[in-house]
Amino acid sequence: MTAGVRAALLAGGEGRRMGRLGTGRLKPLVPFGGACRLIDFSLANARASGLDRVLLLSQYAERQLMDDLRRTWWRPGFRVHFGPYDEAYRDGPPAELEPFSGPPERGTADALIRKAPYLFEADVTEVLVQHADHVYRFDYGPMIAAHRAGGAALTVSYQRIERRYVHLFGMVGFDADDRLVSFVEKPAEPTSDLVFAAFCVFDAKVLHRYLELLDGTGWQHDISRDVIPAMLAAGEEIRGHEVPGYWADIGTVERYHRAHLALVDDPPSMPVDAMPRVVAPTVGRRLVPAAPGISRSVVPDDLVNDGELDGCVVFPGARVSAGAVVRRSILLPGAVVPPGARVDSAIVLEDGTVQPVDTLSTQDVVR
Ligand SMILES: Nc1ncnc2c1ncn2[C@@H]1O[C@H](COP(=O)(O)OP(=O)(O)O[C@H]2O[C@H](CO)[C@@H](O)[C@H](O)[C@H]2O)[C@@H](O)[C@H]1O
Repeated sequence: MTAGVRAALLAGGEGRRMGRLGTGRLKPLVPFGGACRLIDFSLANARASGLDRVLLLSQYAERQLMDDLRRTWWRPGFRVHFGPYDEAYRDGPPAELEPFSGPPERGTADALIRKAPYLFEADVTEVLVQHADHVYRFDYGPMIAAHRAGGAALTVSYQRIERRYVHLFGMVGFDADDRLVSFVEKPAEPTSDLVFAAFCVFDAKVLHRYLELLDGTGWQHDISRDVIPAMLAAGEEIRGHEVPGYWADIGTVERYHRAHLALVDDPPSMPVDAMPRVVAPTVGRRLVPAAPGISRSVVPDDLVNDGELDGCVVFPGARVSAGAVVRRSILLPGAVVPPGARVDSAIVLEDGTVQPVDTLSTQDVVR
């Protein structure tokens, strides 16, 4: 089913809107759900869908990212491909690496163009574009099958969300047959509740043609701002594929926090079991509805809790000291909450620093 499909994972995020959580680490590597990092969802989805490799698109070929993915995601039958750096990583992270060179990429389409030799190989019939900051579990197989069966040039994922957030996304509209009829990136005044969930399947030849067509036309070098609107205007067959269940783009600390609260408040929508297990895979974790000192929290087997936890998500190696009360918060790997501390709606980082959530919540509206 996925033979001929080349996955390309946009992982260029610097995490500037992630506050202290993003300091010193790249956004794709921000820990999530007590079990993994943001990038692991798209990789786990690709692997579970039968893809054998995913091409990494990271603007500055970040060493930190490639070193990590070499360790965590080069497995038998599946690996992340580093394009020009792939050979250097064959036997493990290299001692030295040729630094990134060339003009900066101006948008997501530039990322595809720069990696074109690894993307548009002779046996590639479709390109699956993925994002490294999306939390969801999804089988791409049926979407690819429907894309092929319908002879579409492009199939876009979409989901219905609350109208008040639509201005942060690409707003999409479809006819009765699920054909895309409108696409407005970050609309000032949304008129629909449907948004582009950003992963999509392109016919490889058509994508290649549009990237060449748009080159040099004063475009914004972006898939959503240029490639999709140009295809729509030219009357290409673009189909929609609704994303069932949980899907979230984790762009800010507030959204990061909200997604974690969904784990404890609405477990059927994103069950703990559905998390890829990349951080400390041997340490179990479970949703505990109620136990002495714990209510409705996702906790690891190795938790040391001498205080109280309510509505929290805890990573392995964390400790809550005597008399501490932690509510609606996330404890990152190894985080220690000191005796008697009160933590509410915050993220406790590995070094014990606390990132409050409400201070950055306005970023959702000023983006
Ligand atoms: N040169 C580069 N190399 C590698 N990675 C790069 C890159 N430039 C950007 N990226 C990454 O690509 C992703 C897309 O980022 P953008 O900021 O362009 O779009 P945004 O997420 O706002 O909206 C997009 O995603 C939402 C859904 O979340 C859609 O609704 C909307 O239409 C769509 O534009 C991010 O993860 C970013 O880090």
